[in-house]
Amino acid sequence: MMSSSDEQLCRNSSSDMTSSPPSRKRKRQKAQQPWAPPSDGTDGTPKKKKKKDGAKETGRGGIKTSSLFKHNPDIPDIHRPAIAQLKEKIFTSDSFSDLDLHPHLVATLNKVMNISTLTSVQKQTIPALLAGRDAVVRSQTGSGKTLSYAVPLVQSLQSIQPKVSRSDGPLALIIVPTRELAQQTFQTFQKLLKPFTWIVPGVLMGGEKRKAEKARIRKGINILVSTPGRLVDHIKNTLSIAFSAVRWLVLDEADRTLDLGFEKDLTVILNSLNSAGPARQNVLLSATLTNGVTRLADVCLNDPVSIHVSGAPCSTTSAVTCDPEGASQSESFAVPEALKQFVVVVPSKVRLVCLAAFILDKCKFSQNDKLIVFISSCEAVEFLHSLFTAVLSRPSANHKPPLRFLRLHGNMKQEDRTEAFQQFSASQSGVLLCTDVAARGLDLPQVTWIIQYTPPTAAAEYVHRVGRTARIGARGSSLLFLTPAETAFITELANHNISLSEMKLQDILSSLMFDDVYKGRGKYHSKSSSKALEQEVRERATVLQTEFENFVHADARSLQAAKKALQSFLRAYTTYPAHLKHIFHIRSLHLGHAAKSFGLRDAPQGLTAAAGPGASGSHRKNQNQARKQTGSPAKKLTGKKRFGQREVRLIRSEFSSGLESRDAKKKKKEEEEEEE
Ligand SMILES: Nc1ncnc2c1ncn2[C@@H]1O[C@H](COP(=O)(O)OP(=O)(O)OP(=O)(O)O)[C@@H](O)[C@H]1O
Repeated sequence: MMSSSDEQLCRNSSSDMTSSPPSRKRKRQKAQQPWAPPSDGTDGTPKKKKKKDGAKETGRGGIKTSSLFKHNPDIPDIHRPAIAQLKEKIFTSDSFSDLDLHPHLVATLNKVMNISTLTSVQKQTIPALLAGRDAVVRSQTGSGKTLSYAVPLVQSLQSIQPKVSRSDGPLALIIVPTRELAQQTFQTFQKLLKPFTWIVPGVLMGGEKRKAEKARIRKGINILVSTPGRLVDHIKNTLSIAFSAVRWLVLDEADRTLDLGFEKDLTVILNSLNSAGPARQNVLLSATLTNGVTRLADVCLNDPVSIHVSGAPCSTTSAVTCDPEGASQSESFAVPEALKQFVVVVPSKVRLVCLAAFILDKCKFSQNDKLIVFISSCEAVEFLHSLFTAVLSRPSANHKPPLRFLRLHGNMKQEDRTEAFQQFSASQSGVLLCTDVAARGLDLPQVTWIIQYTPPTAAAEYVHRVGRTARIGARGSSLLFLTPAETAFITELANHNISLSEMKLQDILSSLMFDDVYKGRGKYHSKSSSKALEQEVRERATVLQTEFENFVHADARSLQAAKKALQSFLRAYTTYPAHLKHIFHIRSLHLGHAAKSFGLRDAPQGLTAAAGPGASGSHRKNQNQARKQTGSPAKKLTGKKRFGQREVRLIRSEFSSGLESRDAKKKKKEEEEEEE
């Protein structure tokens, strides 16, 4: 559900892309509110601190907003190309009981999972798989793809006579790209198998001791869910998996497993399956299957049915190989109809306060929303988590519980990852800060907003990120942050049939008017002009930015964390693919402005391929590595400077999103060992 202020923002933004009468309306509404000073008689502004910590003051003792709001690039007008968005109908009128399924399986779906009606993808896929066909399945996020393969798979295994036993080993192999998705998929099978206790599901996902996993495999697992890397690990090192009986292979998020450089791992898996198994059914699924995947499809699929729910209707009874028509459709992605997609164009310097104001609005001032914020690197997630927890989680006057921030990224210990995932799943509200480790497949209930604080590296990843909300017909919204230099990404998304409405920066920042903790010079009152309101909002944003900067500069540790986060952000920025470099090029970044968005007062001096002063051991090693590669001494980056060719080369190294493939991680480890 959206709060009334969400709706206000949505209406403001979607109705008109250039003019701003609706936003003036919002301003007027806000201006009419009684912004009473705190009862302690102060103006709520920690003036001494501001002075001490470098927020410049005007001659009259007010806050000078120039540091945050001057010398920013202009925000261009956004023109929304006319787009006919692909639409998929989620539900059909058919029910699971209409299918030829074991009654206990139908009863489990009804009673345990509260599911009775088939979704479109299930209606097309389940009969094809029950008929023994291979399939390539594409349907929008949150449309029920998991059950579209899990139901026929369980139906098929429970019917085997004599009954399946543990000693048969794996009969079905499900490959998914992340540990959390492996865990979630495993849990779905646990539920479906309740009436069929003789079929044993299991999960391999790394983070657990290999020995313990090996023991579980030895005991016997019939439906094995795994990440590719971990499975290859066992194939190569423990020799404990016998694939001789595998009759189902499912690659969920199939395009991702290729993307991540897991192709080699998949080759190892396919080779060991092909050398062993009987005839096998193969299924590839994703919301964004593209032609690239057909390469893999050629290797492992046998005369597959192609099911594209949003595409031209496909017969599920006649063989349709990855056809040219599918190919022409393949670059257009369907997103859920109930998803409202927004973009905000924010100059680099203002990004941090803009994100904070948005979170405060959604989670504190208006309703208790449940937000996921995507960020490009583990270090930046860590940094923002500690910054927001310290600065934004203060108890509020209205006695609401403090704002809760959770984090999820690939550099966390497995126990912490699992705990964060479970906590966020179970919570009604709160904020999850994460890398793309949470972008695919995760079914986190009641998420209301997806924020992409750093833009994705591909339109497909955009689709998966926003797909964490508006699932199975629910409503949800998303907000993409772009800098003025990055607005061409809107056209890139439009090329994939994705259409966004603009949300105005001023509207987001003006939510700071709800809390007088951020009050400015105190001259603003309800009858002030809209210009005065704008000035007040800017002052409040500056107060908040100053609080962030105070936290960052309070001790060496947090300063170091901010620099590390900035460093990793820059590295991540170098990893956009070639065809997007004209939009996201590190040379168009302004280091000083980017630094501000990490609460740094100035651009760190001497920033190189490793972190700034006090870089950790491994970063220093990366720096040395980069220097070796370029054959040049480390070049220092200074505040005003933009990035030249050499800096780009220096700064480019593997960034840590926690999503690197096994090979990349192994290579990194070997490189570090070499240096020791
Ligand atoms: N027929 C159904 N009726 C009601 N709910 C369903 C049905 N099928 C699946 N669901 C629920 O819908 C949610 C989304 O399903 P699922 O995770 O399989 O989507 P998906 O298409 O795989 O999404 P993604 O592309 O993001 O991986 C889950 O909570 C699932 O239990």
